[in-house]
Amino acid sequence: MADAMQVITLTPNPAIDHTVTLERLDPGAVHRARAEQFEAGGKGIGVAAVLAALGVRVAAGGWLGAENPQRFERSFAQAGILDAMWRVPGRTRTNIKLADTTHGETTDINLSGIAFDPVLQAGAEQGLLDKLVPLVGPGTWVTLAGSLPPGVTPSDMARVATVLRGHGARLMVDTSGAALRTLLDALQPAPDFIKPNRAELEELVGKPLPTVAAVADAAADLQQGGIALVIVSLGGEGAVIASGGARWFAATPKVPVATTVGAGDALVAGTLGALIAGRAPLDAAVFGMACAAARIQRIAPSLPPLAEIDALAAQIVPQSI
Ligand SMILES: O=P(O)(O)OC[C@H]1O[C@](O)(CO)[C@@H](O)[C@@H]1O
Repeated sequence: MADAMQVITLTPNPAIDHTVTLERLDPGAVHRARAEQFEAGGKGIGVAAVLAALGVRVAAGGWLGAENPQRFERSFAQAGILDAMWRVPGRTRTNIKLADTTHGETTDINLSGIAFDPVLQAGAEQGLLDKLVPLVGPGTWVTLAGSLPPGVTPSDMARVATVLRGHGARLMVDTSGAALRTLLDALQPAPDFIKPNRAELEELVGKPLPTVAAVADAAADLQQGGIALVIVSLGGEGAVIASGGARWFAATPKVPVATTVGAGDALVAGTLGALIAGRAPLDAAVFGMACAAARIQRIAPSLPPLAEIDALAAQIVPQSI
């Protein structure tokens, strides 16, 4: 029998990230690229890469196109991530990332992914579960993150998550729009941890959240509703953390930005890594923020030595709000 994992990341819709670095992005103009880079991506895969760098035993699950899996297979092997992706007919999408070095901003163009018909969907769900169930042990964290490919519904993913929880898994959800609402309605009990950004939280609660206080109120409501840990990422501003009936705002340290792609994934991964190491939720979230600040300084999904992450964490001082 396979060893149980500490974390299984579920990526229903992985992507090869093609990052093109530009001096500045000027819509409508002809650009000369400074550099380009291809990385195995998709939210859960970004989470798995950072967890592996932290020494966590992690498997990447989800659906991978059988026509072009090589980049993923190489990167899983190099990072020490267990490949638990079920192969499906077709090509995994390539997402375009335009990194503007003048403004430290990245423009993302994400494609829709492999289309699943009902027949493929039924086989792919069972195939994936057959790979994942043996990897779940008591307390294994399962992350469900990113978009869904065409033909896969939030209810399908709720079913997969429910089976894994039935085997003792804890659940982290990082998705958006209708999928997030449907998943939260379908999952009983509520997930253990969610990480919306401000826009995703606004869509979920159906109103604008213009201030940090409004974000904190909405996060606290979700937490009272049964989600043990809610972290709302506010981009370069920082994050709001709600846990155990309290809530905090923490500002992000200012660092040079190579790409903002994967910042949220590093926040999730760092938080989970610290929770698994036995740290309290607030402390874990601060470590996650430090991982995100480290991650955005490089295009590849890697981390600097732990001392550098700890130095970033020391600059993050949460304020109770
Ligand atoms: O599944 P979505 O929402 O299209 O996002 C996928 C993108 O998000 C990332 O995982 C970064 O969070 C990229 O690697 C990927 O291109």
